[in-house]
Amino acid sequence: MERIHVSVRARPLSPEDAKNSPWRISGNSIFLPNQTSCKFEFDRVFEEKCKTAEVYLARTKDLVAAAVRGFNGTVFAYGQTSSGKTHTMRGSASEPGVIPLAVYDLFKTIHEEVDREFLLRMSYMEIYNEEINDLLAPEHRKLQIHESIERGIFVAGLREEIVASTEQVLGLMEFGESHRHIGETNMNVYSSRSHTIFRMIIESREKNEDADSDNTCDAVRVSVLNLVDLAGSERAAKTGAEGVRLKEGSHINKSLMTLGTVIKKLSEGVESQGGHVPYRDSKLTRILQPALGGNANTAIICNITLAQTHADETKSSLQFASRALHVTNCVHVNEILTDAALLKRQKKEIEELRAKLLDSHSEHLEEEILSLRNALLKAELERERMALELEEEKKAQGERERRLQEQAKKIENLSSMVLCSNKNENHDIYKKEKRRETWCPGKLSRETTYELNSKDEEKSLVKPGRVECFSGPLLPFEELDEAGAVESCKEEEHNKNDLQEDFIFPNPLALLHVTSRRKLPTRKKSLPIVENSELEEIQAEYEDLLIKFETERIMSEIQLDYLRSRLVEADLSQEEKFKESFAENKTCKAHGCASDKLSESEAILVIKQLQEKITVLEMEKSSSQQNLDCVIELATEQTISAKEKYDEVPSFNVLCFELYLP
Ligand SMILES: Nc1ncnc2c1ncn2[C@@H]1O[C@H](COP(=O)(O)OP(=O)(O)OP(=O)(O)O)[C@@H](O)[C@H]1O
Repeated sequence: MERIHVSVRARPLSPEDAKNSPWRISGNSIFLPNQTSCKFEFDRVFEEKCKTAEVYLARTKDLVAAAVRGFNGTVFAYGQTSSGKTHTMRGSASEPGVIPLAVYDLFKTIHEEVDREFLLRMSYMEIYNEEINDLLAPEHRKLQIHESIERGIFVAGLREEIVASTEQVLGLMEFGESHRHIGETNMNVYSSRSHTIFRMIIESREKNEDADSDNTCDAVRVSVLNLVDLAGSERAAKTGAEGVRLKEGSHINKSLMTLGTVIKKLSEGVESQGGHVPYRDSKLTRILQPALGGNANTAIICNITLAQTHADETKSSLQFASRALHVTNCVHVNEILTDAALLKRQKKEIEELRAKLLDSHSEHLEEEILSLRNALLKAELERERMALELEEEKKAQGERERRLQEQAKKIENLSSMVLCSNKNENHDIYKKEKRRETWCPGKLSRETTYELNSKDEEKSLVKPGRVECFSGPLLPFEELDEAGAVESCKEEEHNKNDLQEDFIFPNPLALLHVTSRRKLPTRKKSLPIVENSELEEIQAEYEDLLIKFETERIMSEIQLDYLRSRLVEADLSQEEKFKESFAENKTCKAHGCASDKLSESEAILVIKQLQEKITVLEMEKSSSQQNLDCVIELATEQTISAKEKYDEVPSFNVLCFELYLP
């Protein structure tokens, strides 16, 4: 970004005007001493005595040099009429202006550029009453402005003379000046009535002695150097313009006002904010568009007069110049590529991009490797952390298992002590006299039942397995073997089925339930952890067992009573049937009933059959009695054992609780 360079040049004053001048110049600032707010700062301020060469050197010389290198450049003089614009830009024979100085410098610089070859063209045009006239071809009038991608903004039909020397240029310039509109006003005898644009088009390319060399570039740089002498703003009252001059002055003022608006907009940053800049409102601003906020180095020379009578116009010119200080341009080299140059350029760019790509790719790979290494390091750290945690967990688990084993062992020892004691006591209990008499509240007395059983035992051919099953010492229910329990259950089931052929028990499942208790797991042995809550559970379980045993005992007694009653009923029934049959036979014999064919031998046969039935019933009764006795005995034994164990539980609980105390 390049800011517009603004300098101020004050024209010489007459001694009388110098005395009355309200303006003061100090360094690069100019101000009105009696108005503190009216002070302007510029890049340069040239006082009356300064020569044009000094003005040229201040900035224009650099622009010319840049134009040779391919940068566009524009210098224009701005100011009210008779302020010295033409004097500054064109000059005179005794004091050449900026344009001849630039032309001279341009050719000088070109000749110094030994590595490049140049092609220079010049054009000269004026904007008169908003019409573009070609000063090098006076017949070319009212030219139009066009715009294209290749050429940008250009004036169609404008003659561009190829020039090769300063003299040639200056000669053409003289020719153009001869066709420029100049008029006499009250303020200037030779007043410019049009804006003139002197243009140098500079094309150059590298000198190419070896056409096949890849190191050479056929790119053509094209730059435009505009040196503009604007018409001066004027007030008709002062210039005394009438008729044509008044019309010229109107167009001049209108276009200068548009230029002022464009500069104002640009200085406010309207263009960068996407706002509208009215370049098209005048031919001048349209042609100078690249120089105003575009691709050009631009310098403004603001010509002023310090005379008291033109203080307002001077103030207005300084305000315009001050705004221009805030306008920036974007400058770059303009190059045109031929096909060959384009191919070479593209080849070169491809090589450069390939090199960059390789660099960036290698950088990318290095970054990727670095990130992967970091990720690997993180993963290893995480793995080590997890391994440590696992090791600690294993240790803790081992410690827990060890403690559990110790506690289980202690509990088992205590439990076995308790159970051994039960075993011994159970064994003693088995050896004691049977307590069935206390369990028989039914209709039959124990003696009666015992007598029946003892009689039946002698006659009975049926030997239920239950008798063999309970022939050994009765084990505590916790230690009963499951296989033995299953076998016993099967035998018991078999015997029960035999019994049930003729008898219907009130609740056969009650017996099975009693034997099923043997299937309970040995809780003490499998108990891994004994806690207070589990001790409470053991107590509750013992209580449940007591209740169940008590229930089963009551059920057994009920069944026993029921069977006894059935036996008695069966005995009575048999006796009655025998009596009835005997009576019937006797009656038949006494009445001599011819129809009755029963003989005495048949009666005996019936009696025998009945007796056999009685025998079978008695056997079955005996078997049932034995079975029930076994059940009762088992229930009794287990109830006693459970009670004893339950009595042992408090002390056992205390022992277990003490195991958990640290
Ligand atoms: N710095 C200067 N030194 C000597 N003479 C000057 C200087 N500036 C201007 N003049 C003289 O002042 C007169 C008017 O100058 P000039 O024509 O350049 O004004 P201008 O701004 O171009 O006016 P216009 O806008 O009407 O064309 C000329 O005679 C010129 O020689």
